[in-house]
Amino acid sequence: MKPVLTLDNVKKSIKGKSIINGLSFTVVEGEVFGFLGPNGAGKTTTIRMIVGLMGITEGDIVVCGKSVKKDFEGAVANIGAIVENPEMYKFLTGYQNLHQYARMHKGITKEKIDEVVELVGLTARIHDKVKTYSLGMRQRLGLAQCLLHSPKLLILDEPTNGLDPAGIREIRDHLRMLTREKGLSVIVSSHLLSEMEMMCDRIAIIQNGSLVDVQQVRDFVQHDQLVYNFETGNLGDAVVWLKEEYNATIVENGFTIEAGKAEIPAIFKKLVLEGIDVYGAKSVSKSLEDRFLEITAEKEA
Ligand SMILES: Nc1ncnc2c1ncn2[C@@H]1O[C@H](COP(=O)(O)OP(=O)(O)OP(=O)(O)O)[C@@H](O)[C@H]1O
Repeated sequence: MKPVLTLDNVKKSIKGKSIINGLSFTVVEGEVFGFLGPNGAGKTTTIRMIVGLMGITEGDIVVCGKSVKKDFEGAVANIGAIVENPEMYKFLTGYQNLHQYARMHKGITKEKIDEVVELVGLTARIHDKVKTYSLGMRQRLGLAQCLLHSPKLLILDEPTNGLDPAGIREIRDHLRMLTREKGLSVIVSSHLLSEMEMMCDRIAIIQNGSLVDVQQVRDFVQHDQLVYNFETGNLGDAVVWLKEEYNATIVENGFTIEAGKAEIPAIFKKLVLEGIDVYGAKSVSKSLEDRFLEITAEKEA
């Protein structure tokens, strides 16, 4: 897989205070890379360094083979970014906005404008005024704008902010299509973990300016220890040993435990021996949110 972005031991200090402490990772062609971290972890600072809004104190960032430090213009030519809410002229049409943007940047043809409008699914409404657009349509227009100069890497900070579930799905589907069909790479930062789980191929977790973990989403959420939910009748005295031996959590219709698969038959047998009705048991894999909270809490401890 071709690397599109590489951070090599990147450090950032502001007024003598270390904010980013040697961050290294690579984003490859065609992947959606999620950037997660608690408030103040350093996500925005890192993104601002990648797009050149902030200087790099130490280390380097390379975009499509071009160093942000040595060849800033070459590097950022490959980036399309929505870092803050995209500013659009509301009294102009979507098309006029894109045309206005194209006039300020060299080499963007009318054909290119039509292509990106089609890509983000705004063809039917592109000649309507932006003030008549829904928030989701405005986000898609923002996406269209940052695709105009054919970037290889998209950087989106909270792209689904303020969108309803349908709008969120719309943006997610578009990002998937751009990566799968156009080979774009996307870095996305969001606090909506269920959203990140559905949207990303890989996730990096940063905390206190350092990389804590980077993995495929499926490896984050699949874990040897699964959470099992047992649906049972009255547990009676079994509550005691379930809590003592398995650290069970008693819920309305039974209990949940965290256990390895091999332990489950023994629990069934014991429940049956104790005369407890068992209606069913199912494993629920941990969500990205569970794993994120575990990982960041371990690190904090
Ligand atoms: N210009 C600045 N001057 C001083 N400190 C700063 C500056 N910019 C950021 N910081 C500090 O750097 C740390 C990282 O901030 P950053 O905004 O990158 O975090 P974040 O992960 O994006 O957080 P959030 O999820 O809250 O947006 C914070 O402690 C913040 O206070």
